[in-house]
Amino acid sequence: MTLRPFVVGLTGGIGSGKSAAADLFRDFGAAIVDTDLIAHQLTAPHGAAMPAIEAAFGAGVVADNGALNRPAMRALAFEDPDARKRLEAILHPMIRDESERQCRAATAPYVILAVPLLIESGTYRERVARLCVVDCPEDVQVARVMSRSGLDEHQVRAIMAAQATRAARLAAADDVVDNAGSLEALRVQVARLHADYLAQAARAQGL
Ligand SMILES: CC(C)(COP(=O)(O)OP(=O)(O)OC[C@H]1O[C@@H](n2cnc3c(N)ncnc32)[C@H](O)[C@@H]1O)[C@@H](O)C(=O)NCCC(=O)NCCS
Ligand SMILES: Nc1ncnc2c1ncn2[C@@H]1O[C@H](COP(=O)(O)OP(=O)(O)OP(=O)(O)O)[C@@H](O)[C@H]1O
Repeated sequence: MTLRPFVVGLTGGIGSGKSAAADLFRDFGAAIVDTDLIAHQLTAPHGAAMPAIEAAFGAGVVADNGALNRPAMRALAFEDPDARKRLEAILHPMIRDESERQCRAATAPYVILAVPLLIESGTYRERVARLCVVDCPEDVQVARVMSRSGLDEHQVRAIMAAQATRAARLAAADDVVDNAGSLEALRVQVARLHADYLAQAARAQGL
C-alpha cells in the first residue's frame, strides 16, 4: 500500500506572501507544489494550454514566441468576469491534474500545496488535510504587488476583487500566518508550523 502524502494547503490573497512562505517551508524540508508555477508552465512558449487558449481568445493573446501574452490576457481576465471564467475553464482542470500528480509523487515528509484560489475553487479543500492562510492588510498587499510588478493600484485591486475576501479566507483557515511584519517574523512562524506539520504528518501516517 502506498501512503497518501500529508498535504497542507497554502493560500492567501495576491501579494500576501504565499511564495515567500512557501520558500521558507521548502528550506525547512517540505515539498512544494505551486499551482501558479504550473499555470505559468502550461502557458509558456507552446505550453499544453496554448492551443485551447488561442482557439478561445484568438491570436491577440499569444506572444511571438508562442507563450501567453500575459499583459493582454490579464487585461481581459480582470476587466471581464466572463473572459476570466473561460480562461479558468481551460486552465483549472489541467492545473488540478498536474498538481495532484506532483502531490502523489512527493517524497518529503509532507507537501505544501500553494493555491491562490484554494477557497474559491471548491475541490482543493477536500484534497488538503490542513489549510494555512498567509494574511496581511489589503493596503500592504497592494503596496507589495505594485513594487514587485509595476502594476498600478487599479489593476491590483481588480485582481483582489476577483478573489475571496480577507474575512472569508481567515474564516476558512486552520492556521494563519501573519505576514504584516518582517521576513524574519515570517520565518519564525513558518518554523513553528513546520514542526506542527511534521508531527501531524507522522501521526496521520501512523509513524
Ligand atoms: C490572467 C493571467 C494571464 C495574468 O498573468 P500574470 O502574469 O499577471 O499573473 P500570475 O499568473 O503570475 O498570477 C499572479 C496572481 O494573480 C492572482 N490570480 C491569477 N489568476 C487569478 C484568477 N483566475 N482569479 C483571481 N486571482 C488570480 C493570484 O493571486 C496569482 O498569484 C494569469 O494570472 C492566469 O493565467 N490566470 C488564470 C489561471 C489561474 O487561475 N491561476 C491561479 C493559480 S491556480
Ligand atoms: N514580510 C515581508 N516583508 C517585506 N516584503 C515581503 C514580505 N513578504 C513578502 N514580501 C514581498 O512582497 C511581494 C509579494 O510576496 P509574494 O510574491 O511572496 O506573495 P504571493 O502571495 O506569492 O503573491 P502572488 O499572489 O502574486 O503570487 C514579493 O516581492 C515579496 O518579496
